[in-house]
Amino acid sequence: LQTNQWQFWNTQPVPKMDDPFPETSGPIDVIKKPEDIQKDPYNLPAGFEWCNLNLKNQDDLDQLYTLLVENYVEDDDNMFRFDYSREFLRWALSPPGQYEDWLAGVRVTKTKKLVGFISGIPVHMILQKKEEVIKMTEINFLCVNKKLRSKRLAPVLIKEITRRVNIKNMWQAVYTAGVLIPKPISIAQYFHRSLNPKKLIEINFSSLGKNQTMARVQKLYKLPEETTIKGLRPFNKKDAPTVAPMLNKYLEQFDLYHKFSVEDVKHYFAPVDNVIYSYVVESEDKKITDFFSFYCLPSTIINHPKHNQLRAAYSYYHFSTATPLKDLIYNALILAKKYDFDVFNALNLMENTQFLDELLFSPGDGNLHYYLYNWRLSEQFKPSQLGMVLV
Ligand SMILES: CCCCCCCCCCCCCC(=O)CSCCNC(=O)CCNC(=O)[C@H](O)C(C)(C)COP(=O)(O)OP(=O)(O)OC[C@H]1O[C@@H](n2cnc3c(N)ncnc32)[C@H](O)[C@@H]1OP(=O)(O)O
Ligand SMILES: CN(C)Cc1n[nH]c2ccc(-c3ccc(F)cc3OCCn3ccnc3)cc12
Repeated sequence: LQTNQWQFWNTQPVPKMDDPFPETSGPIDVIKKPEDIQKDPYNLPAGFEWCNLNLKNQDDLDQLYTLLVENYVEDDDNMFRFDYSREFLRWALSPPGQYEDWLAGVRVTKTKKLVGFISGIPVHMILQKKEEVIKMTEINFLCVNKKLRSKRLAPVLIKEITRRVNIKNMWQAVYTAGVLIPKPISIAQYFHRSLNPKKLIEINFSSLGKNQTMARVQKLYKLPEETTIKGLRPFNKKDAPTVAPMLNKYLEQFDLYHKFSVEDVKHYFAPVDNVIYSYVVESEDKKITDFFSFYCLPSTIINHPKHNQLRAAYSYYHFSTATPLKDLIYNALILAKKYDFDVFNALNLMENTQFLDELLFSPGDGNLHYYLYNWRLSEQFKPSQLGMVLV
């Protein structure tokens, strides 16, 4: 009997790993009010202090970038580490309705060096096709400097962001992680589509099959120079009032998704070089029929003599009313190659299994677990029931 397992998570309003499913979904914790929540921040070990990051401030942005590029998520073989750019972090962490104390940093009091961080952004969630929208927070970028690991700092960061969210009268959260903790609502798999097979083989991201030559592999993954869909053009903010309702309509088929406001669509999909790429298909009579997007998230290649960065594009949101999804994503691949990406990644959520095989995606070596905080679901979701992509 393991007495010390999940020592922190067993204190939290999340299901135990072997809990049964209830008839109906709902909150786990007793119902509380903002006035019940402690006003002062959780205690940090001596020598550390809390700070709110303001990403409009170049120094704060530089500090967050540096913390993450040196200490954030690595793959299981510690060959790659995410390298979220400064522009990407500003985009991901300043959506409409953002709260300035939801970017919680921990600094060394003496040197002011940022050594810990956790973020929340506001999301309007629809679960299991219910009418009511649940106002939640989406938690991301939890990071502790490598030198300060295993000191139980993560639970303090998690409790503090929980306190700051509760004070805003919000009681649920959505988050994803590569690690398994109590208790996933669904487990998605990630897949990779080679765009630059030569580089992927050189950096040991991929390997040549026994009876495969480099020439053969390059031919297999070759893509046209230009896109193939008539009426395909970049999305722009003027499209937001049309795209928002069409995207929400598409997402209604899933059991977990964020309902996009027009302002959300303007913010999340307005193209930003090396951050977010979004396209619409416009018919002859100027009607938008389809949409797709992908985001740019490079990874540092740890200790490689020749290459130091893997340029990866990640499938984001899409909808299709006239063009088959696989043709939309085929064109996303063409554009990603044109923008010099090395690989195009996708999860097996939404309807993505429709295109993974035909477009030559290969399974990755891990999973992405989806979680809800303080919400017990009546069922386990298959990845195809998930309609939300977290960066
Ligand atoms: C109502 C609003 C609610 C808002 C809050 C909702 C919940 C939000 C939850 C956060 C969602 C984040 C989502 C997100 O950002 C996307 S997942 C990416 C998380 N970040 C990284 O992996 C970066 C590299 N790793 C680190 O920086 C550290 O290893 C971290 C900081 C991860 C843990 O620091 P550490 O020095 O290695 O560990 P201790 O401080 O000694 O703490 C150990 C405890 O932390 C538990 N742990 C480990 N990794 C975790 C993870 N990824 N989620 C949740 N819990 C995690 C672990 O199970 C253990 O608890 P246990 O004893 O019960 O097993
Ligand atoms: C989602 N968001 C919360 C970041 C995040 N956190 N933890 C993760 C674990 C896996 C993936 C992931 C998601 C989709 C995908 F196609 C490949 C992935 O990871 C490859 C392995 N890897 C890790 C670092 N560099 C390469 C993302 C994340």
